[in-house]
Amino acid sequence: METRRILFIGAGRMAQAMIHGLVKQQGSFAWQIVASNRSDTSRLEALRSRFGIESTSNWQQVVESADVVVLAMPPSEHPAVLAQLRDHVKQHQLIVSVAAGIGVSGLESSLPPDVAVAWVMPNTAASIGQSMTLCALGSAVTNEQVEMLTEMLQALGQHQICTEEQVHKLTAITGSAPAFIYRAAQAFEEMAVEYGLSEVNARQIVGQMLLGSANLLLTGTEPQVLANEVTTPGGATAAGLEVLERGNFMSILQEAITATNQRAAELGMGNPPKR
Ligand SMILES: NC(=O)C1=CN([C@@H]2O[C@H](COP(=O)(O)OP(=O)(O)OC[C@H]3O[C@@H](n4cnc5c(N)ncnc54)[C@H](O)[C@@H]3O)[C@@H](O)[C@H]2O)C=CC1
Ligand SMILES: O=C(O)[C@@H]1CCC=N1
Repeated sequence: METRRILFIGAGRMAQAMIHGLVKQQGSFAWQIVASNRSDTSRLEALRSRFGIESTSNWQQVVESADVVVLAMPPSEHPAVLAQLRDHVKQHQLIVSVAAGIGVSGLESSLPPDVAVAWVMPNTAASIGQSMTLCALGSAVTNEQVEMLTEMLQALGQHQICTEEQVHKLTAITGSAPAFIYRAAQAFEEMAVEYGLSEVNARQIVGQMLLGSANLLLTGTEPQVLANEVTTPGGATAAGLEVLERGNFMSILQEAITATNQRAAELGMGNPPKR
């Protein structure tokens, strides 16, 4: 089995989800993972003991041994980290960023011209190998690196190679919209508990309802056809849909997608995160 070494710079939520997916993978590559962050050593210790990976608080000391460097810190930290990475990066290495708004062009313009880069937009379902990940490739990526990246992305779930522009536009839909779905799940669960279910049972019925709906959608049937099939004429669902329509449910979701992408673009241009 071939071994590849991955260095994560940034060891937060997204890095953890990716590491979880990678350590569970049983593909043709074995991943040696090193996690690093700016200062949170207890976080590194937790990742080390949970996943059996290496960690360091000084990535500069280990970067040269990495085949892949994953930038998993906030977009606003990219200029400073890329400026340091410039002095360390080696010809064979692939530099991957998962940061919203950064873009392949943001990576390429901050690194020497022949450096291979990829911009990857996963979601947190990477932790169970079920992310829908988007990926845009830089111009210097070799076939061998594509093969390695493909192995890595397959560990996280499904992926699609896109243009940079598409990743910008779809960030909200695949990266952030899971949070919108979880909010809906929360509302359903709260009602189920109010109707007398235990929290565990509420989770089970809501989770299975979402899973069944997602799987039906993946059969290829249009969402409006699926909605119609649920909506018995003159029946109960129509009353609920009427409330959603009065609240402009679909436009609200579309507004949320636009707002997310606008913010991602601002972050990618170096604006600091709002805390
Ligand atoms: N959370 C998610 O679902 C997704 C996040 N992303 C991207 O992943 C990146 C990280 O997001 P989260 O994990 O949610 O944030 P987070 O706040 O949980 O983690 C950020 C990590 O970066 C580290 N860090 C900050 N500045 C650093 C620096 N200068 N050098 C080294 N490490 C540094 C922090 O110590 C922390 O470990 C962001 O760029 C975000 O756009 C992308 C897709 C989905
Ligand atoms: O909230 C964020 O900025 C990141 C980008 C996509 C999902 N989470």
